[in-house]
Amino acid sequence: MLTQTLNPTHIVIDFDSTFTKVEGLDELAMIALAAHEDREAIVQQIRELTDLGMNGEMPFAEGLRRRIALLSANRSHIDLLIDYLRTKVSESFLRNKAFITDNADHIYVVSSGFKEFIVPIVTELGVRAEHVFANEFLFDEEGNIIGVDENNVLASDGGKIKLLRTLNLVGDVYVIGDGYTDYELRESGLANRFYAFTENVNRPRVVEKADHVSGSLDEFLYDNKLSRSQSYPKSRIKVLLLENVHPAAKKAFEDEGFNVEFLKGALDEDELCERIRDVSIIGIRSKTQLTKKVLESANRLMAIGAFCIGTNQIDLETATERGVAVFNAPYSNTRSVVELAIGEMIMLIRNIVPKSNSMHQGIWDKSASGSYEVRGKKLGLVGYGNIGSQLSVVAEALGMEVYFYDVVDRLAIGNARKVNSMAELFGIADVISLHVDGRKDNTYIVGKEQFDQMKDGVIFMNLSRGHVVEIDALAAAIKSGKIAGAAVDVFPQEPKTNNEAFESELVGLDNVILTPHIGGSTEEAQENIGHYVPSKLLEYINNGSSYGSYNFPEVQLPKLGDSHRLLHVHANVPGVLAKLNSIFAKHNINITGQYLKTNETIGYVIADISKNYSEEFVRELKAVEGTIRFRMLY
Ligand SMILES: NC(=O)C1=CN([C@@H]2O[C@H](COP(=O)(O)OP(=O)(O)OC[C@H]3O[C@@H](n4cnc5c(N)ncnc54)[C@H](O)[C@@H]3O)[C@@H](O)[C@H]2O)C=CC1
Ligand SMILES: O=C(O)C(=O)COP(=O)(O)O
Repeated sequence: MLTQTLNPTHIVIDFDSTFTKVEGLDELAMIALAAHEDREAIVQQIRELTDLGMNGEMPFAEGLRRRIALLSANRSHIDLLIDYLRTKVSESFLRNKAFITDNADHIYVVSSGFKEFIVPIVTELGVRAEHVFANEFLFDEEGNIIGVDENNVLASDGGKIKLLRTLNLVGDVYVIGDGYTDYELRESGLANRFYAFTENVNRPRVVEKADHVSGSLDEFLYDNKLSRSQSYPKSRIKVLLLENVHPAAKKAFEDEGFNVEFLKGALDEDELCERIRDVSIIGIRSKTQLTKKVLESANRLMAIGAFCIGTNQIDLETATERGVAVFNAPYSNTRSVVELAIGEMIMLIRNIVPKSNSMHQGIWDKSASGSYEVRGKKLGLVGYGNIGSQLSVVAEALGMEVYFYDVVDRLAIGNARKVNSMAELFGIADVISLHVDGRKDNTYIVGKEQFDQMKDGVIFMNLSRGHVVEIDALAAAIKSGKIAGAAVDVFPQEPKTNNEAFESELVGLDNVILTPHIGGSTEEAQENIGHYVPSKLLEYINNGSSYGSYNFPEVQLPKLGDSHRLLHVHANVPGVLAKLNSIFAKHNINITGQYLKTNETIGYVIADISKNYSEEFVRELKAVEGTIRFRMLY
C-alpha cells in the first residue's frame, strides 16, 4: 500500500475525461442549452475550445473564458450535471474505490474544471474534499453563472503548475491525466512521471509526450506495484470473440474493462494459432475448431466460451489438461431448434417446397396428392436430450405419436415411447429427426444401411451435426424416392463466413429444405446466449467459480471477502493436496475458506487466505509438481 512506503508517492489526478468519462463543462452546456434551438452548434463550439485547450493549442485561460461565455448555465443545471456525472465515473476508478479511500492522504485531484461539480463526485469515491483543487464559478444573484473566480490560480495559463508548486509535495509525484496541461506538470519538473490516461480518450499529442500510457487505473496501479489489492489489469486481458456472437457479449466484457476483439466470421487453424497466442478468453460458436494445435498455441488461454450448445468443435481433452475451463449455453437455443424442426416437418409432409418453387415460376398446381397432416403420424427421434425431449412435447401437442432412441436411459415425457435401437425406430417412424450431440463416435451413424431400414416415403431431418449423416447416401435415398422430403441444417463442410460459397450434393433436389446452420439462430436465442455465456466466463475469471463449466470440476464460490483467493488447477494425481497443505502449514497461512473438486483429469483447489503472506509462499505453490495453472484474485 502507498501509505506503507517510506518515501511517499503522491498521485495527482485530472478530473474531466480521466476521473469521469466526459468533459464536465461540455455536459453542463448540453444540460443548460437543452431547450436552445442552436444547442448542437454551441455545444460543438464549446467542445472545440475544450479540445484546443487539452491539446495545448490555445492558451488555457482564454479557452476557459470563451467556454463560460457560451454556457448560459445556472445552479440548477449544476445539480443535474452532478447526477449525470455520477453515472459517468470511469469504470476503473469505480473498481478501485477501496484503493482511493485507503490512500486518500496521498491522492489529489487537480483540474481546470469546477469544484462545484468535481467535489461531490470524487469525494464519493474516497478523495478528500480538501485535496480537490479546481476552479470556481462566479454567480449572479439569480444563480446564473457569469464567470470564473479569477483569483484562483487554476483560472490562469499554467494554472496547474502554479497550483502544484504551492502544494509543496515531498516525495515522488505521479500525474495521471488525458490532457496537455497534465503533461506540463511533468515538464515543469514538479512531477516525476506523467501517465497518459487513455481509458476514455486517446490524444496522440499527449500520449506521445507521456512517460507511460495507462489504459485504466488498474494498469497504473499494477505497473507501479502500488498495492497488493491489484490483480493483473483487465485492460491487458485479451478477449477474442469470433463468429458474430451477440453484441451483448462484447459489451459485457468491455464493461468489465477487458480488451475485446470482435470478428464476424470463424478463422481457420493457422490463422487461429496466430491470433490466439496472447488471448485469455475466446468466444466461439459451432464453426471454430479449437484443435490440439490451436490450444497448444494459446499461451495465456484461461477460458473458452462456446456461444452455442455443441462443444464437439473443441478438443476438450487438451483444454482440460491445460487447465482451460470451457463454458457453453446448454439451453439457450433449444426452443429455436424445436420450432424450426416443427415448421420444417409440416412443410415437408405437405410437400410445400416444390409447390412454392413452382409458384415462383408461374405454375399453379393445386392438388392434395402427396400432402399429409402431421397429426397421427409417428415421429422418431434419435437423441432424446434437451432438444429431442422438447420436440417430443410440442409434437405430441400437434397430435403426433412420438418414439425415441437414446444411448442413455432417458425418461420418456408425455406419451413418448422409448425403443431399443435405431433400427427399430427407423422401422416405425413416418418422420425422423436427429438430435444427437456431435461426439466423434456419432460420425456417419446414418448411412445407406440405415436409410434402407426406413419406411418408404419417410420425412428425414438433421438439425444436429453435419458429420452424423452420410450425405451421398442421403442424396441417393432422396433421389430414389425412399425419402419423400428432407430438411438439413448442418453439413460436413460448412462455409466459415457468409462470403464463402456453399456446395453440396443435396443442392437442387426436390422437396429438400436446406438451411445454413440456423437452427439456433434466432434473435431471442442469440441474445440469451450473449448474456449467459459471458456471465459464466466472468464469474470464473473474477471469482473463480466454475459452476456450469463443461469440462471443469464445478465449484460455486462465495464472493471474495477481505481475503486473497488462490486458484490452483492441478493434474489429478495422488499427493497434490497434501503438498499444498504442507506449504500452507509451513508458511503459517491463515485459511479463511477452502474448496476442492476433482474430475478424472484435474483437481481444482481454491483457498481464501489472509493477506499477510510472502512471495516465497506463492512461488512454492506454483512449483508444486502437477500444477497446471495457478492464479490469484485480490
Ligand atoms: N442446428 C443448430 O443450429 C443446432 C444444433 N444443435 C445440435 O443439437 C445437439 C443436441 O442438443 P441437445 O439436445 O441440447 O443436447 P443433449 O446433450 O441434451 O442431447 C443429446 C442426446 O443425444 C444422445 N445421443 C448421443 N449420441 C447418440 C446416439 N448415437 N444415438 C442416440 N442417442 C444419442 C445423448 O445421450 C443425449 O441424450 C447439440 O449437441 C448440437 O450438436 C444444437 C443447437 C442448435
Ligand atoms: O448450439 C449449437 O450447438 C449449434 O449448432 C448452433 O451453432 P451456431 O451458434 O449457430 O454456430
